[in-house]
Amino acid sequence: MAVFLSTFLPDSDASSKLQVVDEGLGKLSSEEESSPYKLIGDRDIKAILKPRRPFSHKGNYGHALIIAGDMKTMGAALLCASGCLHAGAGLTTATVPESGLTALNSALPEVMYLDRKHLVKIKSLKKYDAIAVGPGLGKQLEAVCILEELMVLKQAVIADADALNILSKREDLLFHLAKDSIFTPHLKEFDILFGKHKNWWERLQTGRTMAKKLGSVIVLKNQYTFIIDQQGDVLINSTGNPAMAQGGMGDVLTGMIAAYVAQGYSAKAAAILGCYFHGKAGDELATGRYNITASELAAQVPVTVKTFQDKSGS
Ligand SMILES: NC(=O)C1=CN([C@@H]2O[C@H](COP(=O)(O)OP(=O)(O)OC[C@H]3O[C@@H](n4cnc5c(N)ncnc54)[C@H](O)[C@@H]3O)[C@@H](O)[C@H]2O)[C@@H](O)CC1
Ligand SMILES: Nc1ncnc2c1ncn2[C@@H]1O[C@H](COP(=O)(O)OP(=O)(O)O)[C@@H](O)[C@H]1O
Repeated sequence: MAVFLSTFLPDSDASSKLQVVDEGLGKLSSEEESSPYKLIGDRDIKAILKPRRPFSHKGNYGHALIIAGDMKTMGAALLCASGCLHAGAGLTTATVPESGLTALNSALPEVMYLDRKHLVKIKSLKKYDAIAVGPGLGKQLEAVCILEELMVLKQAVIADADALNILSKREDLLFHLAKDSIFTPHLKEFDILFGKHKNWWERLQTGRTMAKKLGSVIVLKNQYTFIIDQQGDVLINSTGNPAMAQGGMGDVLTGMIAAYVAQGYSAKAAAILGCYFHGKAGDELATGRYNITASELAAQVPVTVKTFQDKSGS
């Protein structure tokens, strides 16, 4: 039986009721009768997920840099770094305000620290395999300067939260970030970035246009998260549940996506794995739980991935 796009939208419109969603990512959108809307299935994840090899070491799983946190939102940086750590990056470095250093070392001793002053030394950033920017970063001058530096770096980034708010006012930066960057807005951030929308159908059409224009991946977060790739295809993630509706959940997702980019996955594959396992960890924890905290979710991720790997034989 055909599944229609309207099933995955919180509001109603005439167009999405007519749009068929393909099950799985198998069909190329160029194929006849294929839909640009595709539902991610377990088989797709199995095909993407790589095993951790015997004799491998931290150097094989990439080094991620997390640029996040401010005086009052250090938690966002910790949650993002925790997501990155738990999704398996070989090394994670966080650049946070100096006042947050003790918190970082106490909460996440595995994570290294980079002084914000070093962010202006572009060469020193080249060694990172993934750079995530934005959670709890604030919108003040320092944060704007950081984004300007990243534009010059010409390395793809994962942009979330305050980075998106800054980019909404700086088209020059938005359109000059490297291709294959990943933008992870929730509904409100999406509308701040790309303009107000009447409904979700319209939002998806804008997302498809912008992802193509930017040559980047847009992760439009909601109960069903839409991963819009560089070709304008919309991949629908169906894991996750309302127990996850708590502050910090998106910060963990950003860190997870950074971990997958660091491990060598493409921007699209990293976004798919991040959203899928983020939601699945939430589903596992929500059995018998009313709500889940973001810290708990991050800690669940290695268990979730291993359980999936064992069950699917991937
Ligand atoms: N422990 C921490 O330090 C935390 C820091 N955070 C950071 O704090 C900064 C600001 O976060 P705020 O929560 O103030 O701002 P947001 O822009 O995330 O949210 C502002 C308001 O927008 C609305 N909204 C958000 N998502 C929505 C959705 N999907 N549908 C409809 N309405 C929605 C809600 O009313 C919300 O209160 C961000 O940089 C964020 O990363 C938050 O992640 C929460 C935890
Ligand atoms: N009802 C829900 N069902 C599934 N996932 C949810 C639900 N509520 C929130 N989430 C997930 O939690 C995350 C929230 O992200 P975001 O709004 O950016 O949070 P924050 O800014 O507080 O970190 C997204 O990945 C979203 O998909």
